[in-house]
Amino acid sequence: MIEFRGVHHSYGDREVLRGIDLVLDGPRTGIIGANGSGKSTLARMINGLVEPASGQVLVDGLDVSRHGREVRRRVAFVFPDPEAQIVMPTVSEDIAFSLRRRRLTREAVDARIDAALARFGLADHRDHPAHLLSSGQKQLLALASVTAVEPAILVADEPTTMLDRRHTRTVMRHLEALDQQLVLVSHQLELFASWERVVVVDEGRVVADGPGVESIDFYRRLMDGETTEGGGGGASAVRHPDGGTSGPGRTDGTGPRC
Ligand SMILES: Nc1ncnc2c1ncn2[C@@H]1O[C@H](COP(=O)(O)OP(=O)(O)OP(=O)(O)O)[C@@H](O)[C@H]1O
Repeated sequence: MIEFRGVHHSYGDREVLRGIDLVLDGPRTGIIGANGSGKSTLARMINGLVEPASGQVLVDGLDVSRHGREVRRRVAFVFPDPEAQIVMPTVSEDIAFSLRRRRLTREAVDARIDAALARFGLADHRDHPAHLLSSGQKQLLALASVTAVEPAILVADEPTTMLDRRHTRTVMRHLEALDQQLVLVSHQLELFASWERVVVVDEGRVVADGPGVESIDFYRRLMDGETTEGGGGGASAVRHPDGGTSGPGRTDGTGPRC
């Protein structure tokens, strides 16, 4: 379970998160919002890549700022730019590198590499130089390396931006089938149409939190200027699937009505 408690964050004097109170406890949560609204900052806090200026982020009850190492063992992160996480010369070595701390036998490592390559359509590229992969293949390798670890929580920030429709479908099918908790940030709204929970972030606040279709509809209206809600107002017409308007941990009861 992931919990944000009164989280604020600024870069210099630019305030980018303005009081986030959120509990992410379902198997999948989508995060959508305008450019610069704070989605990546929020996502990066889940494994301590960014620490809140004030407030707390907890993962399974562990304060991320104080227990970073333990949290990072549970939470894996996929960056929008795969170059940021490909570190080894070949495809299979890169996946093996992500498994280095897992105390697996050589056979188990090989089995996980094979499974990850097959899952993301890279089986033919086992010994391929990683830097010579296409942009989309690099994104697939980043996903293969991270999911091979089988983290308890996977946070993926725009992991499909460079993928064609077929590979996007393959990746989404795999991500949606994971047993682990998934938090996915994306501008590809159609990915979330059937999701039970999608959070809309606007100007550093959660402005909607509910079923995918409703959150997407709210976000579209927000972007089209058909609602004055969001931004400074922090209100939302979207209800959370549990039916609550300010359920425990979902919001602080003073911010968005979810
Ligand atoms: N390391 C940083 N230093 C300074 N400012 C930053 C940094 N990271 C993000 N920002 C600023 O914080 C704001 C929120 O950025 P963030 O990346 O969280 O937004 P986002 O919603 O993920 O945007 P996008 O959809 O464009 O990826 C932006 O104004 C951005 O310029």
